This record gives sequence, structure tokens and C-alpha cells, in this order.
Amino acid sequence: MMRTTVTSLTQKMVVAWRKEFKRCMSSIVTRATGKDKQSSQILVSPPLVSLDFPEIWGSSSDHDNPPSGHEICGPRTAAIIDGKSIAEEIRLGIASEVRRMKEYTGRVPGLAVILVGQRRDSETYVRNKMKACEETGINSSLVELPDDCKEDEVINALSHFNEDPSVNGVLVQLPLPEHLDEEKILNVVSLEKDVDGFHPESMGNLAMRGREPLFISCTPKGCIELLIRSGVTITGKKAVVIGRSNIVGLPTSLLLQRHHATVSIVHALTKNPEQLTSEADIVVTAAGVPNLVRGYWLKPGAVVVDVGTCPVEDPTAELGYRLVGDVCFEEAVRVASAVTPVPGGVGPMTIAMLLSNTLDSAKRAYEFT
Ligand SMILES: NC(=O)C1=CN([C@@H]2O[C@H](COP(=O)(O)OP(=O)(O)OC[C@H]3O[C@@H](n4cnc5c(N)ncnc54)[C@H](OP(=O)(O)O)[C@@H]3O)[C@@H](O)[C@H]2O)C=CC1
Ligand SMILES: Nc1nc(=O)c2c([nH]1)NC[C@@H]1CN(c3ccc(C(=O)N[C@@H](CCC(=O)O)C(=O)O)cc3)C=[N+]21
Repeated sequence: MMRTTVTSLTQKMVVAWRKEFKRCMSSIVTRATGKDKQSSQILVSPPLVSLDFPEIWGSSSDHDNPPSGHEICGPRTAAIIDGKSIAEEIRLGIASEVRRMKEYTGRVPGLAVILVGQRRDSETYVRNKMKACEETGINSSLVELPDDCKEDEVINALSHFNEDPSVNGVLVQLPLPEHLDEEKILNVVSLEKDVDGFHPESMGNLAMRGREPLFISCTPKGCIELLIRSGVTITGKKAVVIGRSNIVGLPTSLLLQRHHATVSIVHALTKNPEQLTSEADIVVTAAGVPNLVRGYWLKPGAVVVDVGTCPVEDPTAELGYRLVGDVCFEEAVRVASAVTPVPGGVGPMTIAMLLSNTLDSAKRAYEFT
């Protein structure tokens, strides 16, 4: 069921947002409102906080200075898409399916993760994945290998999980250390257990009309799920995907096409990326460049999904770093109709989709519907 959390403080902002929305958008996006019967929660953005750009934003090239006449100074009107709550709701549904599976088959899904090295961000993501498994009743196994391990050690661990019938999903946390051949290693993951959806057959089927991939990559699937559950119509809309990586950009553009958007792709060599982006009703950005997408890049009323997750040193943060997205959030919320935050946007959805893929895999393996 769709809920809109509106505090007395934010009520005025809702009114402001609605006025701005009518002015800017006409029929660009179908907004999620309290009246929509969708299973998600849209929070109106909190009061303005001061701009506090991390150090690396200060030096980030020509994106820092918008051309004159593009200063963004309007009210903060965008809805904040609450990926954390939406993901939580999805996880509850998965937990209930896992219980049903256990009741009827006596088995639960199993996920195995291989982590090589000690990158702090990878350790955090993997820990989040393990915790989410535990909360939903999915069994999880983790193999941690040292930074200088040999390719064969990774391949042996993978082969072991490929053979283990209690494991339904296998993933190798990326990036791998330089000395390891990522393609060679990922090729070992069996198609039936590739819950990341990175297998060429899954990716190929995603690209081909009329074919169904066994798994859809978690982050792209999470982005689409966020849009749909937020009441955003994709069909017929102009979408821009910033980034073309195998793990996010490429499958996201394919998936948006499957949902009948007209998709353009922006990459590091694209000329005038801001001009192309400013024509889009939906912008999904996955470049890993903090502050790349400025307010003047966006069409008024656009919906912005920020996949970018860049760890930035911050001695005041508990872990010594904090995460920032690709989007200049404080500017985007004055132009867009809805924006995903970082953290709390796409990240939790990626994990929810990983659990969902693992559950689907177990259902296939145990012939449970
Ligand atoms: N929240 C989540 O769940 C997830 C977040 N991420 C985050 O998303 C971001 C992207 O990840 P990933 O796809 O793996 O990264 P990659 O580095 O593999 O790909 C980045 C893509 O962005 C493009 N790009 C880089 N700089 C620019 C620029 N200045 N303008 C336009 N395009 C640019 C590159 O273009 P080119 O191809 O020309 O080099 C490339 O296609 C990272 O911050 C990552 O941490 C990733 C996965 C999941
Ligand atoms: N084989 C593989 N599959 C992946 O799906 C994969 C990967 N490798 N390598 C790295 C990227 C990145 N990624 C994230 C997952 C969760 C959060 C996430 O949970 N983010 C939280 C915050 C995390 C925190 O607590 O710091 C948030 O945005 O709210 C972020 C990023 C998956 N990736």
C-alpha cells in the first residue's frame, strides 16, 4: 500500500512541490502521491541543509562551473525516493516466501559470496548482503581470500559452490585485485547460480526481443523497481543512462528499453552530455563521478536515479569515509520531480534484488512455485 509521510513541517513543501510540478512538468512523469495504490513510500525532502561538498568535488574538472544563466536557486521541490523503505518492504515479502518454501520443501535458499582483498567499501557491501540474508532466512556462506591470492584459489572456491546443491546463488564481489582476470573468473560461475546476472547468456537474453534472461542484474533491476514502485511511468519516456559498464550502465539501458523508454547513453567520451541529459524525463546515472550531474543538466520535473556510490574520506564518519553519488543533490532537488538519495536510494535495492534473484533461483532448483 502506498503511503506518503507528511509532517507539519513538510506540508508546506508538498504544496510548493505541487505548484512547481504543475508549472514544470505537464505530463512528464506520473508522480507518486498519497492517492496512488503502490507499495512504496515517498518522503518529501527534509528542510534545506547547508552545502557541504566533499574535498574531491572541489577539484572535479569542468563540471563545477555551470554556464552563466544556469544557477539553481529555486525552492527544494523534488520528492526523495526512499529506497531504504522500499527495499525493506521487498525484503519482508522475500522473508515470507522463504518461510513458505521452508514449510513445503524443508529447504531454504542459499547464497555464497567470494570476497578477495580488504577494500573497506567491498567489506561493507558484503556485510550488508550477509545481514540481509540472515534477516530474510536465506542461508549465506562467505569465503574471504587474501588480496594476493592466486586465480586458482578463487576458481576452486567457485567450483565448490557451483557443485553444492544447497547453494542457489554465487557471486564474486567486484572489483577484484588487478592481478586477477575478472572475465576468466566470472566465466566459472554457473549460469543457473549467477544471481548477479553477469553471465553473457543472461545479458544477451536481456538484450534480445522475446527472450527472458535467467537473472537480471541486481542494480538495474533495483532502479526499475524503484521507478515502478514510485509511480513513475517508463513507457514512452525519454531516458538517459550515464555509464555503459557491464554491471550497471549497459543492463540498465537494456532494461529501460524493455520497459519501452527511448534510451540514450552517455559515457566518458560523449560530447555535450549535459545537453543530452537535459532532454531526459528519466536520468539514471552510474559514472562514479561525484558532482557530475548538476542542476542545469536536468529537465524540470525529471526523475533522477543516482546509482553512483563513491567513498569519500571523512574522518568524522564512523568508518572514516562516507558515500556520495554522481548527482549534485542540493541542485537536483530544486529542478527534478523526484530524486534518489545516496545512501538510502539504489544501494539497498541492489541488495533486495540479490535476495530476490537468489529466491527465484532456489524456486527453480527445488521446483517450488
Ligand atoms: N548503488 C549500487 O548498488 C551500486 C553502485 N555502483 C556505483 O555506480 C558507479 C558506477 O559503477 P560501475 O558501472 O561499476 O563503474 P565503471 O567505472 O565500470 O563505469 C563507469 C561508466 O561511467 C562512464 N563515465 C565515467 N566518467 C564519466 C563522465 N565524466 N561522464 C560520463 N560518463 C562517465 C564510463 O564511461 P566509459 O565507458 O566511456 O569509460 C563508464 O561507462 C560507481 O560509483 C559504483 O560504486 C555500482 C554498482 C552498484
Ligand atoms: N559482484 C558484484 N555485485 C554487485 O552488485 C556489486 C559488486 N560486485 N561490487 C560493487 C557494487 C556496489 N554495490 C553496492 C551494493 C550495496 C550498496 C549499499 O548497500 N549501499 C547503501 C550504503 C552502504 C553502507 O552501509 O555504507 C546505501 O546506498 O544506502 C552499495 C553498492 C554492489 N556492487
